Amino acid sequence: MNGSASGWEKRQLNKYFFNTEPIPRLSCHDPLAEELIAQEKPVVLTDTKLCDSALKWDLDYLAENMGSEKYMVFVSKDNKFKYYDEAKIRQYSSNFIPPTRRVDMSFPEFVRKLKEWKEGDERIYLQQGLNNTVGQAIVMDFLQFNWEWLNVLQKKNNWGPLTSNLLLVGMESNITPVHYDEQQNFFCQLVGYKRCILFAPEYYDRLYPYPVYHPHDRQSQVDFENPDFERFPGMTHLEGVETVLGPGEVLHIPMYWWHQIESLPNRGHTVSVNFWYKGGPTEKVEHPLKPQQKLAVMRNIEKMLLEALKDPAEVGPLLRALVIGRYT
Ligand SMILES: CCC[C@@H](CC(=O)O)C(=O)C(=O)O
Ligand SMILES: [Zn+2]
Repeated sequence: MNGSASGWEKRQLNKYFFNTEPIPRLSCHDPLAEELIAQEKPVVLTDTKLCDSALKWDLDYLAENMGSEKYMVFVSKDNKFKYYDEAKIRQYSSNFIPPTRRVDMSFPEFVRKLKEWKEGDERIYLQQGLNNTVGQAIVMDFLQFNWEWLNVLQKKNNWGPLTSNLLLVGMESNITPVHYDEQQNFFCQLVGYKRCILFAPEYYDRLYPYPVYHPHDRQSQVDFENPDFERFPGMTHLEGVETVLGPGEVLHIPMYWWHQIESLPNRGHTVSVNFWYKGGPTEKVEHPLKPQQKLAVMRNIEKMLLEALKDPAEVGPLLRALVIGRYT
């Protein structure tokens, strides 16, 4: 039985400077579960059977059935795997040094590296969109996902199309640092345990995302293990929600919700698959705007300013001239 973060695993978890409350854990048949999804609030669904056909996706099964294709593996000198947009490196930040490097390797090669790994070695994290290059057995498992349940939710919440399913195979203690995505996410845990820490979209001013043009767009500049309260004072008011997700459990990460995902230390490697959906159209704009809508507005302002000014170094000074002493 998987304990939630407040349960028996608490002592194993990294101690951070902020408080968290448990994310509700509900049966997918509980009307409150769909209510929370409709309200764009996180919820753990404990009995969806969404990916039951993939609970057997352990390393040997995947190595056997993932075909001979090369898959996207990130390599890190530490345990952090912060996402970066390669296109934005070329465009705006040629002096940007990526924190991880991307290596393509076959699944058996990845498993061998996992098994040979020793303390001090670089860490690896396979993050690959499931596509038609996988073996027949994986396709069969994929087709047996509980699509009927997902399709009902997609329609009820007027979401856009499913854009991708990312297969995530990580080492224990690997961390995906706090960031937000512009998609609705059903995050399904298959093997091992992941600590999922989430913060509401309105905490934008407490998590200091990189500028939109930066390769680390959508990622927070904050490092929870080495918080710089001088530079990021808003962090002192941070309050999150969290859960430890176990095999067969699904976490809904609503679009624009900040999340940090950690493979538990000393609990072995982890396998997850996510379901990213485009957000739905905004039917009727009501005021005051929702935090998610304000976030979208702020992103558009940054993009328009960059379009107008061309030089990213001019965006900050113009915004300061606009705000300081006038809107403060
Ligand atoms: C590249 C995606 C990583 C994933 C978090 C994790 O499992 O490490 C995540 O952030 C998401 O599913 O949105
Ligand atoms: Zn994410």
